[in-house]
Amino acid sequence: MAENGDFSFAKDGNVVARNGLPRIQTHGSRKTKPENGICYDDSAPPVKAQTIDELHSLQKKRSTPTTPIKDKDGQGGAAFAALSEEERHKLQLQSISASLASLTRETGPKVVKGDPARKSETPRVGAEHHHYFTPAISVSDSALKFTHVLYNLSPAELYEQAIKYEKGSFITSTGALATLSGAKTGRSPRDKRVVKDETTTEELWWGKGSPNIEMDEHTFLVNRERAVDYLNSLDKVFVNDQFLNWDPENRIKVRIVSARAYHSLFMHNMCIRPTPEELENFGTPDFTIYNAGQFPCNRYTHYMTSSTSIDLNLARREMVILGTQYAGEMKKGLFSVMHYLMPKRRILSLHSGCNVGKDGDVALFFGLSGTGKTTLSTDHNRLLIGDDEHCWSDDGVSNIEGGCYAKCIDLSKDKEPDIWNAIKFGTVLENVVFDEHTREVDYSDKSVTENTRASYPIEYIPNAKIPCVGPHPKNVILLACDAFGVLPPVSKLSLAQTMYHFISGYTALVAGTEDGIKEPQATFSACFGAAFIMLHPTRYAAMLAEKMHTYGATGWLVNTGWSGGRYGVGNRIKLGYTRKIIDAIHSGSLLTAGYKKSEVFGLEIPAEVEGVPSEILDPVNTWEDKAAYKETLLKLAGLFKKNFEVFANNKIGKDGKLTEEILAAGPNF
Ligand SMILES: Nc1ncnc2c1ncn2[C@@H]1O[C@H](COP(=O)(O)OP(=O)(O)O)[C@@H](O)[C@H]1O
Ligand SMILES: C=C(OP(=O)(O)O)C(=O)O
Ligand SMILES: [Ca+2]
Ligand SMILES: [Mn+2]
Repeated sequence: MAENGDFSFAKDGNVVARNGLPRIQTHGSRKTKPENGICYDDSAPPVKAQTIDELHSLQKKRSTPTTPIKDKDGQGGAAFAALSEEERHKLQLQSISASLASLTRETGPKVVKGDPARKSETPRVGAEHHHYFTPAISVSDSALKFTHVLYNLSPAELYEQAIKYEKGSFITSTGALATLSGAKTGRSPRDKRVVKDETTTEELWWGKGSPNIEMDEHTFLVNRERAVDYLNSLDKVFVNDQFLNWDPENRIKVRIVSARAYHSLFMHNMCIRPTPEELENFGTPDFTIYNAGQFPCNRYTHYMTSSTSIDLNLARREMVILGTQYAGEMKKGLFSVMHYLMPKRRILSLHSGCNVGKDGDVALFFGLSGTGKTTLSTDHNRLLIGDDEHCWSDDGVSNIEGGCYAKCIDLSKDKEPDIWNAIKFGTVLENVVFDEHTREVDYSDKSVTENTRASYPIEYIPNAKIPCVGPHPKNVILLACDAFGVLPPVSKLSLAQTMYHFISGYTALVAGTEDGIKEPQATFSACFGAAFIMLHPTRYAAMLAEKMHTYGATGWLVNTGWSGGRYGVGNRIKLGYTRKIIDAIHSGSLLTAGYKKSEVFGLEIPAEVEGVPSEILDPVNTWEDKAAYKETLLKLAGLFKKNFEVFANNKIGKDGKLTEEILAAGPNF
């Protein structure tokens, strides 16, 4: 029997496995026998729960009670202070219900706080102690259901929501939340619309070259209704109430209503996070985004040319997103709003990174996407103020955001350690590829897109300057990734040259990265951010010129692109060299270097930069084929000239002299 059976019997009658191990003893044979003969595992004190449900209820404690809002003198400090907690919650829900209100039905939806999956939180009619807001009359089916609001959830809660409900959400080996943004993996500037009304007709930049493609108020409302109805049809929506701009005098309150935990976590990271006290007193937002990105716009709707639409209504202070889930659309949409609101207050909004040295020397890094704003402003030797969006007021600079959004294609720990280390719990990792088992990210993998991104709160960078403000800039660095390989790695600019290059906003990237040599694509984007500016470029340029002049800032042009030939022949300038160049700008040593003027562009090229081989400083030295160099140089100069034609008739600033100087500061050939 022992031959083919699994068990055999030992002499004492206990069953033993075939390998001879004794069966696990369930009666206390070694320890003292309990009197009643019942077995118990007494190695640790017993749990203080009688049932599983009770045990689970012990796991979570209520969040710290909302701070009693009182001034030092015990008086109510803010408008809401006199209200009870109960009343504040009711007002908060009322405000969210108003945000989500249809404009064609009489009332907003019934909103309730909490996850619908947690049954105990679903209010029954007549329930007493739940915080929810019910409109007076139910006139439609949509008014009969509750819209659950997940309000300013924490990153941990958003992780759980994403992983449970959103396909393509995973935790990577370093704790980041990997997500997919769907069909769109970058912005859709051609689908951006701005409501043209009496005011904006006058104020905004329209027509050729402008990013503002018109739509009328009525069409905006059609899309708004579409987004709001979509959001209200869902079981739950995410609402973020946050701030923009670290300058306390010019802070903007924003509300983002979205359908995905990924979007909520992204904005949690990118906007400024309110303290619990600030949230209690949030009140009515200054601007609201309705992100219904999974739902397309209707192409029969007037002005729609695709199923994607990003609609900005400045009068209503609202933005609607349909047909794209790319999260960058929200942050850059709000940036456009700041490009409208801030200049009205004589504050210059800047598409730039910003950091500050130990001596308080601030540098701005302007540049189009992929030219190095995030990489170069994140500098271990300096404090990071921000990587992408700033304001320059009479008081100095302030970051608009509370987080960074780094490109992570080919990210390396050696070259960009601070960004590498910021990719941890709380960070959103968009469209990256990872090992299905170890969850280690392969940053070189472009299978989903080349535009892989990491979004993290700014305090994930160890030397972040918080609050993210600083004094007036000393250096204004214009970054151009020149895939033609003819711009010098660094040149010092006069004020007029700075304005010329600022208005031009040049970069050249390579269109397709696949097979063989492709022609570099020159891009000119006014103010290094034409997709986001709302007023005519010369308005921003005039403000920049005035500020640089007043505070004595120096302009620099830094080529983070090719050297030794164009794309396909030469190579991208080593990041290590660019960092040395930037170091020399910060330290002031480049200001006193010897210079020579380059041909055609008339750029001042330094003879030496510490840590950089001198022969690469003048690109002509690095090209084997000198004729090809000259030809390429002239070609690029021609592109600059042609691009600038549209600006030739615009006066910059009050006196005409600067305009003339700027026109003369372009290439001469
Ligand atoms: N010489 C260089 N200077 C700056 N960035 C470089 C250089 N060489 C390669 N890179 C890479 O180029 C990319 C710059 O992107 P990023 O800093 O995110 O641009 P932006 O913030 O302006 O959109 C990074 O992936 C960086 O590693
Ligand atoms: C988020 C963006 O900014 P940048 O590439 O400049 O970092 C973007 O352009 O979509
Ligand atoms: Ca002030
Ligand atoms: Mn960036």
